[in-house]
Amino acid sequence: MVHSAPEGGKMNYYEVNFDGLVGPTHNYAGLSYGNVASKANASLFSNPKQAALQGLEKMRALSQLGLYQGVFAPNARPDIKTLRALGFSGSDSDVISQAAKAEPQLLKACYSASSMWTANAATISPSCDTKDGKVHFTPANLNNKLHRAIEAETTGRILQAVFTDEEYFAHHPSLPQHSLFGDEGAANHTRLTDAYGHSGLAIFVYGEDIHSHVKPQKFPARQTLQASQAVARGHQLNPKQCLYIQQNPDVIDEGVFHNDVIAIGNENVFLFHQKAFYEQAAAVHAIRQSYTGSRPLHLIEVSQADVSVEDAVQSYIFNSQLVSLPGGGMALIAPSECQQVNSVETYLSALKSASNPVDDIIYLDVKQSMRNGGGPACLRLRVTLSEQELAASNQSCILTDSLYQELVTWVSKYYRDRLCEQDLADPQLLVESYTALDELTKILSLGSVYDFQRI
Ligand SMILES: N=C(N)NCCC[C@H](NC(=O)CCC(=O)O)C(=O)O
Repeated sequence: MVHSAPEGGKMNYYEVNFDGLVGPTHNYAGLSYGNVASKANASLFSNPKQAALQGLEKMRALSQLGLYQGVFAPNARPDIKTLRALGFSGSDSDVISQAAKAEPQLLKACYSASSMWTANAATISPSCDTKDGKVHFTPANLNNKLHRAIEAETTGRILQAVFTDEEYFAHHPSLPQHSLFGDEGAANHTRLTDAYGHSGLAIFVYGEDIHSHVKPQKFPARQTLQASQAVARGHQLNPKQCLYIQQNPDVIDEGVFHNDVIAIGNENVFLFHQKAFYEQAAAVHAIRQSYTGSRPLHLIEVSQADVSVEDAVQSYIFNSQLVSLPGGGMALIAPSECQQVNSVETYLSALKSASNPVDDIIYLDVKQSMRNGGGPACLRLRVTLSEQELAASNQSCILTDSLYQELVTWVSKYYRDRLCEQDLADPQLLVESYTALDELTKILSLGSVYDFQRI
């Protein structure tokens, strides 16, 4: 895999995408009210093996573009600790069978592989934006959904096992588990900047300000202004370089449950839908005013006439990854569903030929994840790192050809190719999952990050 050589003497910065490895219990459980794909596909059989291989293929594709690619371990499921906290007892197998009979909904929540969507794992601020010059991490509390709120603790431990060096990395606890501080992490955070290593404008998009009446009527707003402000404070960001923008509550009601379903930014490019924000003209004006980079800012607004919100939600066009290529220019890594929605395909080919930094559109198949409402951008956590910070990170989590091969072999050995709700009652699934994950922590040199390894 080719990576660009550092330029003479200058410290290089990279955006490293840490993709969530899909866990062995990936299934469709209809757990996310407000996420239309999750509800629509609740009764489907899943294929965990295919899901994990699709994810690995995506990681390999990005690595082959010359980008640094990280691998982020999943949470361990089923979450026996939570089931025990909810009163189920006895052996692990007893806990599973009691929960399957009495509270199948809770069992499903504790079996979800939702930690794969690492855009929701944490908010990250690069060292060039923070007062103490360290990279700051706050795991998201994911307070709005039970199956996701139980991710925060283990995710925090994995972050600490990947970014261990205290000289470079500052880890915060997740925000208090209360709806006032509903935090969904990087999915609602965009950084606009001249170049990765320059300080940037941190745009925090929130669904709801707890003190305002402007809110969606049907579906929940998962990110609050109060949470975004708390994260920005903790990360020691310069208040002048933070912008808080409210998501349009009407589009949340159309299934846009995170900002990354309606907008995407990278360096000096921001691509967003005409209906993305509340009082959009003022929001766009504020972005333009607050951007301090010297390279021109490309604000690309996609009109409702070109791509309707409905088509955007169906295709997940805005859940593409926009990446800067080592040789210059940018590529949009789009889900292959975009090729099936006419308006979107037409728009993307026009975007590619128009005068802007987006030179290429690359379509990838992540269908197993898409059926639960997770596109390419949901599957990755962006971490901007200097060369030194990258060297100080856990190298076993950076994708190489041999790590890719090792993980494909590992998935092929342990993963099932079919799962449905009834299978969750099978105690053998727990054994398979924990055995696989125990081995994974060795492959990725993570130590004992899982509860089942710590008792
Ligand atoms: N847009 C971003 N960044 N992330 C997508 C997250 C999808 C996830 N789906 C789920 O959790 C569905 C699980 C289920 O129903 O089985 C969610 O709604 O939180």
